[in-house]
Amino acid sequence: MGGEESEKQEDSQGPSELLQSLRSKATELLLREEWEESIKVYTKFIDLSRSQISKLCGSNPDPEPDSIHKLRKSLCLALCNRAEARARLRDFSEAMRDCDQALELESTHFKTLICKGKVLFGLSKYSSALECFRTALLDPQASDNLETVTGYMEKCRKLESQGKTGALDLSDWILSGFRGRSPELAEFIGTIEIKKSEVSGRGLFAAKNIVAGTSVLVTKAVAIERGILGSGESGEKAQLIMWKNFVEDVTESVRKCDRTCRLVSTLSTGQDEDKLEIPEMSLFRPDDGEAFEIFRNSKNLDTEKLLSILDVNSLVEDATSAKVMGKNKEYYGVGLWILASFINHSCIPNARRLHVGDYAIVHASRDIKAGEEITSAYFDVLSSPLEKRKEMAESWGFRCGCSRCKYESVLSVTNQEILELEMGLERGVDAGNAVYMVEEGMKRWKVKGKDKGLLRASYWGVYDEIYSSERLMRRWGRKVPTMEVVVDSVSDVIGSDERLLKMVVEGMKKKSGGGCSNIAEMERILKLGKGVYGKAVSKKKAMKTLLGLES
Ligand SMILES: C[S@@+](CC[C@H](N)C(=O)[O-])C[C@H]1O[C@@H](n2cnc3c(N)ncnc32)[C@H](O)[C@@H]1O
Repeated sequence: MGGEESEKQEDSQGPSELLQSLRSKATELLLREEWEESIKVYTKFIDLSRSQISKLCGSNPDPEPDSIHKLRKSLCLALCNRAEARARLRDFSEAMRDCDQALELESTHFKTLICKGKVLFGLSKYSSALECFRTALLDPQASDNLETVTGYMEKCRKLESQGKTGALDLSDWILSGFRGRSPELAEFIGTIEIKKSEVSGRGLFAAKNIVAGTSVLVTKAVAIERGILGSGESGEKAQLIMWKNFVEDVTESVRKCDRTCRLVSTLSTGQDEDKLEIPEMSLFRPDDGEAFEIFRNSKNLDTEKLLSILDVNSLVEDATSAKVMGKNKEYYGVGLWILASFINHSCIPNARRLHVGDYAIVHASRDIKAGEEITSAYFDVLSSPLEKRKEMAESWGFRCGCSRCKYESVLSVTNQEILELEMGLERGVDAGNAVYMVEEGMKRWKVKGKDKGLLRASYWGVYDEIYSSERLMRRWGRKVPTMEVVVDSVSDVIGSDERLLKMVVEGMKKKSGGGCSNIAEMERILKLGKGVYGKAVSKKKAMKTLLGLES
């Protein structure tokens, strides 16, 4: 039936007939999963029911309690069904409002309690969700749905505990060959704080010592867009379409949810970062009931500001994560993860991200001391000398102010030999010769201790070449430090990296003819692996599988 025709019919009906027909139509639309349309019809039904209730209550001195009771009951169910439809459209704020209004009419309405529990679960508010499911269990209807309700409660308990401790384990999923959906995770905020950063604007800081591999935070994407890019022009086109969809999704989430709007508003637009407010950490805790209230009616974000925020803060899922998720090389994912957006870049980073499902897990890639800023690499900081890193930072719209850049700037302006070395590298000088030049140069330039790791990281490309080549090692092996010494010094400053890990794994395989005999070497590999993948891969067998050491 056309819209006009149905309106005419509605006009000719009496209130109770109209209520009846609206209810059947809304139910039908709900069953057909036509969420938007069903919301519209439920809204008409809800408005009409309310006006009927107030008419009956106001005009009749002796209102017939049964008719009001029936109207209230169907109003409660309609609110609950509209909440369900709104939740399906991820309009959680409105869905919550509907649930609360339904529960005002019937405080133990089973279906509404389940719906509210699921909405709270979707908002990562696990203890409040658990409370709803617990109350729902008291309803007689629960006996028919016991397994479903207890299943939800089980999930809430697991994720509530994970959200408090950050202890999560991807091992079984990895060992199953990434079968099925990615594991459900809870948001987690470790002992960290947002403070003014010496680098730029605000940054994330460790409030306690953090051991390498430990999760610093687990955060759910506001929106994420994924796909396979393909190469050349079609790849670029696909990337543009994904970006457009991603912007639309974020805009929609911001429009629908006051909390999302408020949180996204805290992010930098890249302008006047040093004047930005330092948000309270409690703002980011999903299960903070009080904080939830303060988000109501947050001001909306204008499009221009939102686009700048997305420009500065959107992250791309990296290759390591793509591997963990079993994706191919052309896989591309772009998303916005709010708390992770407070992490500044450093060319000597101490943290890494792993993307699992819609979650970004940030973990320490080396030990972090209390008070130290938590940083990650926005671009490749291994095998990138100073000038290349400057270009990459520029494309991100900033000049890197990290201590490695400062150190190497001073060294290169005062050192003609470094310029000659780089010119030699451009001309394609033999990798063994280049490594020898760097190592001998560091003695003359009085580069000591940890600083050696910085230069070795900058020229990692040539180190990689000789340690991977038997021919070059036969020629240069005795004149240059061992691969283990170089890997340790580099990982000491830039944290664990997949390429360092791969080199040690390959080295061990070569020495032992494919096996893994040496316990000390195995320990070194597992330590690097923990830095790359984090303690989330807790079982050795799972780590070995990721490293290709286990079939
Ligand atoms: C994702 S935000 C990081 C958090 C940001 N500092 C804030 O206050 O919200 C990225 C922006 O931080 C700044 N930034 C990050 N790392 C930097 C670095 N190493 N040097 C200078 N600016 C940096 C740049 O302005 C960059 O556009």
